Amino acid sequence: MTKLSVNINKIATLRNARGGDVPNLVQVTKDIESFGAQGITVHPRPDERHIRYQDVFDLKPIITTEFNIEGNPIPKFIDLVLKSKPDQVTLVPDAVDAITSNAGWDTVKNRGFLQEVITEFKNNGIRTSIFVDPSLKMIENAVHTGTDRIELYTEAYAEEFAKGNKEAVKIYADCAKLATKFGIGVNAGHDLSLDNIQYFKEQVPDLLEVSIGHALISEALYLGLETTIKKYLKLLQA
Ligand SMILES: CC(=O)[C@@H](O)[C@H](O)COP(=O)(O)O
Ligand SMILES: NCC(=O)COP(=O)(O)O
Repeated sequence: MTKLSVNINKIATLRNARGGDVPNLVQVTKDIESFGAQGITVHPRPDERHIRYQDVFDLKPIITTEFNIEGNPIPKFIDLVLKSKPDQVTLVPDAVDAITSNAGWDTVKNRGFLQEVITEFKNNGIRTSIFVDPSLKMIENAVHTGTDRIELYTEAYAEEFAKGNKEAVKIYADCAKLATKFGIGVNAGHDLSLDNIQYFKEQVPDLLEVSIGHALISEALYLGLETTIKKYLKLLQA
């Protein structure tokens, strides 16, 4: 089974637009779980433009599914994760001023750094995942970091799928097979949507979890949050 982790960054963006507490992030999170989502993802960025560091502490006690925190492991982020102890931390190498995540880790160049950070999180009982481009070389070298999982960066797949190029999924399937062979679990995320998720799920073996935010919240504007989540769950079954 592939778990659906809903990324709630965009709910926080909406809340922050007026500076108040509407929509209430904790209530929306509870509702998302009650609609069947099997996880909640947040990606606090250094400028706190959507998820604030305080949100992480407010959410932690009410999340009953899997809590996944994503981000670049700068000291402030490491501290946040160690204090809040989510189920999973996903390390993403994004620049401070990035509009959104736009690259995976170079697991060759950052091997030592990743090893160090991953060891610390694992020693604290937190499952680790690293965001990687669909590259066999990056997966091969991810093994040396000691990570429990990888998250395949799916923007390129989403872009190609929209143009009708279904072949683009092949490298993701190959990367997933290689990771599984090395005993690394496979997650995926970025720009996944109701249009492209089913084919990805069908083609990529042993997909443990997808985290989806931007498209899911956009689709919910038309379908409603409950219907949207249930549609994803149906497509991710089997
Ligand atoms: C790692 C990843 O692909 C997503 O978490 C993405 O970074 C979402 O972040 P934003 O909501 O800030 O675009
Ligand atoms: N890890 C990917 C994620 O959490 C959501 O990315 P997106 O669906 O907002 O592109």
